Amino acid sequence: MKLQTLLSYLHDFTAYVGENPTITSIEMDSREVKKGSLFVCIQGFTVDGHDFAKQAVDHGAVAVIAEKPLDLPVPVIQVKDSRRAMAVLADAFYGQPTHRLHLIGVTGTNGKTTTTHIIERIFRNAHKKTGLIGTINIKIGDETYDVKNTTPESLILQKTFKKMVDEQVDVAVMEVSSHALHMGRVHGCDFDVAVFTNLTQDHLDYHQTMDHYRWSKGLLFAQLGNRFNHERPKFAVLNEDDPASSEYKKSTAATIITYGIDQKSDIMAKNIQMTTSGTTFDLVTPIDTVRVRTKLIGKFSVYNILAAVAACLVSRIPLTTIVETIEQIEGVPGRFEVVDEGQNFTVIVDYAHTPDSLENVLKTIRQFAERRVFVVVGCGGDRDRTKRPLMGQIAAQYGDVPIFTSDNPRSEDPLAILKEMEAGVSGKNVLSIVDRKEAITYAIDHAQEGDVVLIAGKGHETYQIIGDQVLHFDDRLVAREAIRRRK
Ligand SMILES: CC(=O)N[C@H]1[C@@H](OP(=O)(O)OP(=O)(O)OC[C@H]2O[C@@H](n3ccc(=O)[nH]c3=O)[C@H](O)[C@@H]2O)O[C@H](CO)[C@@H](O)[C@@H]1O[C@H](C)C(=O)N[C@@H](C)C(=O)N[C@H](CCC(=O)O)C(=O)O
Ligand SMILES: Nc1ncnc2c1ncn2[C@@H]1O[C@H](COP(=O)(O)OP(=O)(O)OP(=O)(O)O)[C@@H](O)[C@H]1O
Ligand SMILES: N[C@H](CCC[C@H](N)C(=O)O)C(=O)O
Ligand SMILES: [Mg+2]
Repeated sequence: MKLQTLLSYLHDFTAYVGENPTITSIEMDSREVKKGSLFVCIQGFTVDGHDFAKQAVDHGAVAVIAEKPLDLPVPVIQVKDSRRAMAVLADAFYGQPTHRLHLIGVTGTNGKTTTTHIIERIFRNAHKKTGLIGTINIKIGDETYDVKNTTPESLILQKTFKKMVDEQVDVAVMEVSSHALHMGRVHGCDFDVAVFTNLTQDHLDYHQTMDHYRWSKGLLFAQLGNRFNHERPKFAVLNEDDPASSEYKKSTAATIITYGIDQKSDIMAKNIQMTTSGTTFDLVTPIDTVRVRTKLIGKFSVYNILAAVAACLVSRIPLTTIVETIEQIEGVPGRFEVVDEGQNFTVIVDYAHTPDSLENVLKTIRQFAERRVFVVVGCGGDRDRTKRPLMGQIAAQYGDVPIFTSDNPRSEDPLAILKEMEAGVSGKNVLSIVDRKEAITYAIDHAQEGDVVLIAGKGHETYQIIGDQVLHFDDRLVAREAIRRRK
């Protein structure tokens, strides 16, 4: 694509007259630049991409997008916000792929991964080809690709959507993080359905206040489009039981569909019965009321199911297909995943890494635990510090044997993180074992018949980040080995 053609999609940049090279790729990392690339300089959180512009030109970049004047032998187009400009350019460069996909975005503090996976399963059962973008991976049909972010940068996103279009994907389901919304990573994405799960504390390192966090998530609903196209209607799926929904209702021009358990909603779950092997409830929808049985456990799982049901119903998937799928779903990797080696106590690996999710999971376990509950949990380094004492307190409140350990300490001192967790606990003894493998092994070695061991925080993750080292670590494998060794 010619540079001038690409720039015609951009609305706010310094007028530019001069060479009109052919752009063969757009890159934000100088190390990825090839002959013919357009290099976008991003002021990052660690380094400034403008410092790599010269290197990019040396590697073959034929034009540069920057936020300040740069003295380079190629055209430099100045913009106010290069990350946002990049999103618009990426969308244009890849042929506006989201216009050709049914795009569903899911935001909220907890439940995004689970809800997107349920939605994907329902569409697959309805014989649609699906694409999935989120924390665990990117998936196109049955092919999976590794990811660094829950919601990738716009360049990766748009390239992925283009691949989905090329591979005849019908529906793309993605997690939309508050970071992505705030940084404009999803500018240019033409969402058809936006889903809200819930809002509780997380990411205050980035957002500073809950108001800012709530507002950032709300951008997904505000950006759903402001025109009413009967060919392509837009829907906002909102959790009526979460107070933030009242604000999101006011910020969207889309048709609103609500779901809930406590408040009257369009889609509801009534007469919920929970056991250790699953949950049964009346699924109340405008079409019909059906008694549903799922293997997923806990009230929070019912919310995720309701959100998925609403998103699929507005996407015209038959209720029978939706119900059939819910009854089949086994669960999502690392979410309430049971590690069973035939031992006489229960071991659960779960991705709870926020105060609310930890409390929900522990409340659920409390409902069926016959004897003691062990909680092995840590908090990530270089992330929201204010959640540490809260998570410490919750683990101590609901657990009989709370064991604090390292999550991904990253650049922080692991012992200092443990101290911050301990600060939330009063009047109860907690054990702090800095080495995660030792902590898991301790819990498993001391568990007795009927006990439950919850290993929280890392779920599907297959690594542990200590300093700048990424070490192989999988809670499920470590637990499995410890159980086998005990026998
Ligand atoms: C805080 C944050 O969001 N950081 C993101 C950011 O990294 P950064 O700002 O540190 O980048 P940087 O290293 O300073 O580099 C700046 C620029 O210089 C360029 N560069 C750098 C070096 C070089 O030699 N040449 C060069 O051109 C880089 O390519 C980049 O364009 O840009 C990177 C590239 O897009 C992201 O991968 C990275 O996410 C990191 C991994 C991260 O942990 N982000 C978290 C906070 C996040 O976004 N999380 C949410 C999930 C939350 C949830 O699920 O609840 C997410 O969506 O993932
Ligand atoms: N609807 C929910 N409400 C509260 N907690 C939930 C809900 N769904 C899942 N959880 C808990 O949160 C954990 C993370 O779930 P999931 O991975 O689906 O969320 P997520 O929003 O994708 O998280 P992330 O922001 O890290 O990507 C689960 O392991 C479970 O403990
Ligand atoms: N998406 C979450 C993942 C946290 C997972 C936890 N294991 C950690 O490393 O803190 C975040 O970026 O905060
Ligand atoms: Mg996720």
